[in-house]
Amino acid sequence: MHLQSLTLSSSHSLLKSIPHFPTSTSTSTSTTPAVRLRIQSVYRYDPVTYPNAIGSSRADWQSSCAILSSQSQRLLSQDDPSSSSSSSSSSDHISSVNGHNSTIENLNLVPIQNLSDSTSLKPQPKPLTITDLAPPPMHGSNLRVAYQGVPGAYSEAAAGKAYPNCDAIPCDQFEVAFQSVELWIADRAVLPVENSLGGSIHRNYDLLLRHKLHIVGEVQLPVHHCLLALPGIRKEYLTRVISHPQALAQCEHTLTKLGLNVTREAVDDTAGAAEFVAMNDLRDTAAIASARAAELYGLDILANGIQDDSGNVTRFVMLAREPIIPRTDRPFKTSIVFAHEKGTSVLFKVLSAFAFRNISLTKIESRPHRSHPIRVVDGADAGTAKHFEYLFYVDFEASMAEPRAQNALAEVQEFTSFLRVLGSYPMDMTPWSPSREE
Ligand SMILES: O=C(O)C(=O)C[C@]1(C(=O)O)C=C[C@@H](O)C=C1
Repeated sequence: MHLQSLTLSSSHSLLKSIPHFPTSTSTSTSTTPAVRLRIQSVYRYDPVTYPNAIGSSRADWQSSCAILSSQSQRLLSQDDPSSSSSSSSSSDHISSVNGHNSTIENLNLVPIQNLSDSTSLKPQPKPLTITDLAPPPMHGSNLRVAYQGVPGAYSEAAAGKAYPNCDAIPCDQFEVAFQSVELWIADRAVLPVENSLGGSIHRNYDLLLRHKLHIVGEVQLPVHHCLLALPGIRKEYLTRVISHPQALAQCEHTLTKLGLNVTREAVDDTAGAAEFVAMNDLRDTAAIASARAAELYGLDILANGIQDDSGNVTRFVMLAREPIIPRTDRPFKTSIVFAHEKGTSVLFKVLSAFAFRNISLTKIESRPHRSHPIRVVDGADAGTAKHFEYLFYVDFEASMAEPRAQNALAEVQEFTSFLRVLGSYPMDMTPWSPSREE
């Protein structure tokens, strides 16, 4: 993987190479080894000023999925014992797919094989291929992949695992990584969503909904933490350990077991913590980061493998402006988000749509429904009860090219006030290697 250190001048030439893309001197200068993209350096997407940004000319796959689901509902209902007549009510109109209102008539469908014998009689439009939807970068160089953090961060390693030989672009915040893809500064973003010890990275779940990028893949990265300090510093000198909050959480018990009398402080990323210790010559502070960060910033490794579980793994998702076309020739996962209507056992009914079709759920996450956080429920004599409203994020093991997944979503649609497919993408099937160091 090549490292790209974005300096003020290089980021400017990058911006200038994008047609109609304004350049600005608002990017802050820095003497750090790599200048990260900062929020000020990124412009908001404006469809009038940048008509070619965010591939508006391509069929929205999200819409197609929903339409496929409704089409297959009609054509394949015999294949699916659980499809009932009640579910046909949703088949002609999908209320919200990726933020668009859609009907069957107004969308070009991605053809699906074996849907109906009648379709094979007429000349059919040439099917889109993965290459159509995930074109190579137009700038003719390596794929540019945005990640949050500085060189040496685990996210940079994840970007390299997902896209070997990419140009990794450090960003100072998750939000900047999203925007850099939307604004064509980067071709992809690779962002952490959950860790086997620390749990979900909620910020990225919220951002997935706020932005219109598509999940096009996942990578799972074994995370092997080290305790880093300036050369010559011993554990007894330490009064403080700094790192990313997830890294601190993943090493909580081991830090206690090491008998360190230290305060723990959260910073933006693990490698940034190592860089901070080195740049400020901090003799009382250690950082939790990777062995590669120790090498990059000239620190010693005081303790190796300090994560509380040797099989510590972080799952990252790859994001792109365009979705990939789902396939059935290898294991796929699909990620959705929905809000449910009021009623009884709604969540149970939604989840049953998957259970009835033998579709395994691999993850369910709830987040506050920011636009309607509370629902007031009237109790006759006892005042009012306040229920919290949630958005539910679900990952399931099936491809949107499979009729069972399409039918499950058509059914889910009946019980939900909002439904969006975040992506249908190949599962990371890398053999389990907990001892591998990152
Ligand atoms: O700080 C880093 O190095 C990151 O890449 C971020 C991050 C995270 O957000 O979870 C990624 C992997 C590890 O779980 C710890 C931190």
